[in-house]
Amino acid sequence: MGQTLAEKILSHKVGRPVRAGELVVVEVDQVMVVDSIAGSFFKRLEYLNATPRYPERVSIVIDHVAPAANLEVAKAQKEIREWGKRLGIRVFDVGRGVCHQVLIEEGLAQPGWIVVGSDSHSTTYGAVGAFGTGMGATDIALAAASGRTWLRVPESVKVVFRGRLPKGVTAKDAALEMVRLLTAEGATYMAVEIHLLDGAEGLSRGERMTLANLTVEAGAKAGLVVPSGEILEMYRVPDWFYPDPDAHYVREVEIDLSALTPRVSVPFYVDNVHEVAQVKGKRVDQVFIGTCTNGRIEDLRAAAEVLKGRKVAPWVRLLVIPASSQVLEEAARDGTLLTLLEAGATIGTPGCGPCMGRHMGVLAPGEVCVSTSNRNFRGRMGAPDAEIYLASPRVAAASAVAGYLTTPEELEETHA
Ligand SMILES: CC(C)[C@H](C(=O)O)[C@@H](O)C(=O)O
Ligand code: SF4
Repeated sequence: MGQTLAEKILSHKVGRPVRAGELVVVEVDQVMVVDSIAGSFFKRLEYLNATPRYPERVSIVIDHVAPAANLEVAKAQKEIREWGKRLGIRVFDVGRGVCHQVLIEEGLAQPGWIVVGSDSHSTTYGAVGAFGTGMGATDIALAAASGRTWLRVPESVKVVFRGRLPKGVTAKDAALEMVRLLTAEGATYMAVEIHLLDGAEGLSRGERMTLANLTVEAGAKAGLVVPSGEILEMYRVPDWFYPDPDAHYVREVEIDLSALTPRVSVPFYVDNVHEVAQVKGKRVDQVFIGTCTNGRIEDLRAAAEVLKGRKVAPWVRLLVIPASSQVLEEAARDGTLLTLLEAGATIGTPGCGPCMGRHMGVLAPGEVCVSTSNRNFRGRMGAPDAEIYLASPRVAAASAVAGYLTTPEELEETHA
């Protein structure tokens, strides 16, 4: 029987054919640590009396609460800088952006690499064919100290996206539909192997990141997008790097992109996904466009396209937080930023922003937020009863203008 992409990558690393279910020890190509976990990471290294074996393979990103929101965080970040210098570790400081976006931009995830991150959305690296996975501080510290980690070779679920997205429908809608079909636990500890066929191979790197990012919301260990399209131009993809046609999958799911409509994930469960049409009219207090899911330049442009010549509803706060300094620069250069500002948006420092409710847009009791992020469980952005509706940047922008949940198409109709 042939091998899945996860089995191929791990076999290549181990130097012999491996199968789902086996425990393997592999060399790690990149260890990523985020600000919120860095303190525990350093404590574990101290406890082990160890330093990173390959400091150049370790990156720390100050992104979750950046700039520091209080004294405690400020002290922790000061320590990160000191430790970074002492150990010779790369530190991406305040303003550089969300860890996953930064690592991809910096070329610190490559096809066939093992990237372990202290952050659950490390599956995002699968967009470029890296086996990216999230781990706790102890495993991350051991990976840094030894240069290796252990993994159970995951079983795989195959998700095939076919066709082209209709106008106004985005990769986020496709990703939400995928989570609905897989369910929040449907791919626990599995690799979600994503195939883009019959036109879907035209999806950009950023769009693939959105897909790989959301796989963890179905419980995935890794989300691997089989390289095609622009990835083949941007990266060196080895020829062994494809799953075999007779590989074994636990489950196979097909999504016809050409038949997709705008989606929204309704609180408090990520897989509670509906057509926007089914929940439209929900009054909105805050709209947040950003995060590792949808804070890229194409996302900001999509929002600006909807917002051009319009104003945000008087009762809505529109927060736009570019996923990285590169994204912010590009948005400044091409005029996207001005369009957003003219519509009434507030622009925040590149990073996670209010995504996990630590700062920069925490929700008060009873408030409703449309967010382009990936999680909407109770209390995620603040008050336990505040509601988060997950949607695409287009739907988020349209909802900011209307002041209630809607699509750009609906907005056109009501204004016509
Ligand atoms: C802080 C970090 C560990 C966390 C994660 O693991 O995902 C955060 O990024 C999140 O999205 O909830
Ligand atoms: S943007 Fe949100 S989901 Fe992504 S790493 Fe930051 S807190 Fe986690």
